[in-house]
Order: sequence, then structure tokens, then C-alpha cells
Amino acid sequence: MEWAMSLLLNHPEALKMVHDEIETHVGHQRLVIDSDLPQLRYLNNVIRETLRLLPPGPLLVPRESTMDCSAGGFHVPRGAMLMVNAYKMHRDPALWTDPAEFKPERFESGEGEGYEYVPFGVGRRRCPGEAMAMKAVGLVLASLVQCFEWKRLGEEEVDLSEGEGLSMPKAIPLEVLCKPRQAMMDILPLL
Ligand code: HEM
Repeated sequence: MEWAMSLLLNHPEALKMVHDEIETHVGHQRLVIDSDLPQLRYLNNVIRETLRLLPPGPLLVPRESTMDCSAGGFHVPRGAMLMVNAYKMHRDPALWTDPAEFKPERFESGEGEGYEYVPFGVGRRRCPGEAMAMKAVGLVLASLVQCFEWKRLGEEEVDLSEGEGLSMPKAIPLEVLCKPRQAMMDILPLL
């Protein structure tokens, strides 16, 4: 959530597109609800792009090989610990166009439909919470954008340095200015 908001603040045109999409499909007479989410495609792409650039599980979960085998030309002995570097895969220039760029629309042109995109892992041990996570993040982010105007503290871009830790924390916590949107003033007091 924090990364998605940081990226949107550094890309005001994308933030505006998220808001325009909510205006088109939801309007401002009611709050966004979870059944709106399938129509909010750009918002969904923003979340997917955030998970590509900054996957909360950058090395997924370690695996142990149950037998001697070979993978990608490497011999893997039985009992070896294997880590999947999702962070690196998500930024591999052989797999993505402009991999360092924040481009939510890349998912409209078929990028990220294979094993190059694994923020939730793959296979039998894939994250069972994916659908719930996408809904929860989608709903909260959509509500924040629908109800409030968001601005950076100044002209300077939000610092996107990654902190230390296994779950991709932000080095500097996000600080931001926000104010209720005029169009939502009738709805907000009802909350
Ligand atoms: C943005 C949010 C989330 C991300 C990025 C995420 C990512 C992941 C990843 C990368 C794995 C390891 C997959 C693998 O080993 O290949 C995993 C496993 C798991 N996740 Fe999530 N997760 C998220 C949210 C959730 C939520 C909301 C729940 C529960 C409600 C959940 C429950 C689990 C469980 C139980 C496993 C272990 C599955 C197993 O080993 O069989 N996750 N998740």
C-alpha cells in the first residue's frame, strides 16, 4: 500500500488515471465497494506493477531439493536450499520492456502473464491469500484515492529507497499531504 501510494505520488498522471477511472465507474455519490474492483482495471494494473517492482516477498520462500536434479544447466544436489529471486526476475531486461520504469499499462499488452511474474509464488505452494490481498489492497487504495486528494510534501519526488529486511520495507516511511475531495464532502460525514 505504502509503495503503491509512493509510486502514484511520483507519477501524478497515473494517480489522475486511477481517480478518473473511479469517477467513471463509481462516481462520487457512494463509496467504492469490492464488486466495483473488476471494472477498475488501471487500478489493478497499478497494484500489479507495484508488486512487480517491489515484491513483498522478494526471495519468495526457500525450497529444499528432494532429489538430485538439474535446473537451467545447474546440478542441484539433494537437500540443497533453493531461493527464487523474484525481485531480480521482475526487473530482468530480457523479460520486460523498460524494467525499471513504473508502467502499469504494460499488463494490458500481455507482459507478466508467464513465470516471469511471481509476486505470489507459483505452483502448489503459491500464496493462497492472493485473491484476498488483491481485493483488500484494491479496496483500500481505491477508497483513499476516491475520498482524498494526495500530494507530495514538496516538489521533490518521494524517496523510493528500499530498507533492509526480508519483506521489502521502505527505507524512509512515506509522508504525504492529503485533504478530502470536495465532491465527497456529502459522503464522508456518513462514515
Ligand atoms: C500482497 C500481499 C501478499 C503477498 C505479496 C504474498 C506473497 C506470498 C508469497 C511470495 C508466498 C510464498 C509462495 C511460494 O512459496 O512460492 C506466500 C505464501 C503464503 N501466503 Fe501470501 N502473500 C500476500 C498476502 C497473503 C494473505 C492476505 C494471506 C492470508 C490471508 C496469505 C497467506 C499465505 C500462506 C498461508 C502462504 C503459505 C502457502 C504454503 O506454503 O503452502 N498471504 N505469500
